[in-house]
Amino acid sequence: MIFVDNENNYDASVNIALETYLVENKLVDEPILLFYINKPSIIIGRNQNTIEEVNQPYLDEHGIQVVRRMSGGGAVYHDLGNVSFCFIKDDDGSFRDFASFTKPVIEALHKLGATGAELQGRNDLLIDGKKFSGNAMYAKDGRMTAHGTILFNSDLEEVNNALKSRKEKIESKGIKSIRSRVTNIAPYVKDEYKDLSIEAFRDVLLLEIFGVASKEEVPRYQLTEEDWKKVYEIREQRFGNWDWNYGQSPAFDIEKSKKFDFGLVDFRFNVTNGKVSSAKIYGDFFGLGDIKDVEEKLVGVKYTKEDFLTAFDAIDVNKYFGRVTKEEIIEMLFA
Ligand SMILES: Nc1ncnc2c1ncn2[C@@H]1O[C@H](COP(=O)(O)OC(=O)CCCC[C@@H]2CCSS2)[C@@H](O)[C@H]1O
Repeated sequence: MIFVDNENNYDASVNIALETYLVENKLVDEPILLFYINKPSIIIGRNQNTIEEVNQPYLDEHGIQVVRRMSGGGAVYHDLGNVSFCFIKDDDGSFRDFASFTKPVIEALHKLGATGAELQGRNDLLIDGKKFSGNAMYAKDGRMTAHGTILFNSDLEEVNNALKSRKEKIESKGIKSIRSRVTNIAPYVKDEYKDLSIEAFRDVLLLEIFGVASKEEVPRYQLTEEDWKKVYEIREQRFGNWDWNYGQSPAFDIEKSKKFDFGLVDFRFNVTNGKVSSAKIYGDFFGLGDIKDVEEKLVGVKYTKEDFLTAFDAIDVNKYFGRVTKEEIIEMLFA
């Protein structure tokens, strides 16, 4: 494994652009470990409808930025008390479960004294029954990133202030969101680590994961000026862009949504002369494929159970929706 230093960038759109650049360009043969710490921001899931997830007036008032990431799953809050880790590597199929990639992080946290830290639920790391880390994955063209957050000493009030509350969501949509109880990990680590700055905590994690005693011993790839130029291009085109982060939410004729154990799935269709003229799929489910492929495949399909069954036969449901099945999708659309 090799470490890539993000050189003290605290802007979420830069950091997510850097992560994406490292996924899309294989700079080194070994797996990469990247950390980042972001100024107050909401990092929204790849397929989520931003306006339904965030408390926009609050974000405006407090200068909290929204950045849409490449991976599926739900919306999380980042601030200078939260550190994110990313394992970026070739996607050989072996690393696609939450248990494999969170293991080194859990082991490191155990060594630091947070012995109760464990993987639970679909993608959460919990301690004392409370969530301190959310995890997700993204794969494209044989490369992948498996990443997660760690709430070290974040302002937990802000998590609820910045994200739309469950109550609001139920009122507006009849959908339950996963609003887990969250905690910081700082109170659980040994005394010597409790009051570390977030950067020092990140460095301790780095040493633990690499199993070395000093930062100098950590093998690293130094980003070049050319690399950074490309990172800023990606940021310009995608992650610093309103269209990407919020996108349009046009009116749809039909909306069908359901909350499964493995996430919310929300279909929107425009239907013209009985056929789907446009489709949009939102949600916080975990699939590794680009949901756009599915949206495109549904255009032109007659809005009937039979025709949808046929259309879905040609779709690798697991690739796009994770553990939600074809039968469950047809059931929610046509029950
Ligand atoms: N920073 C942070 N860490 C852990 N849990 C959080 C955080 N912010 C919010 N939450 C809680 O998780 C749920 C959403 O859980 P849910 O399971 O829906 O989504 C996730 O966990 C996604 C994790 C994405 C990780 C990426 C890694 C690098 S960039 S972001 C939210 O409603 C809060 O209750």
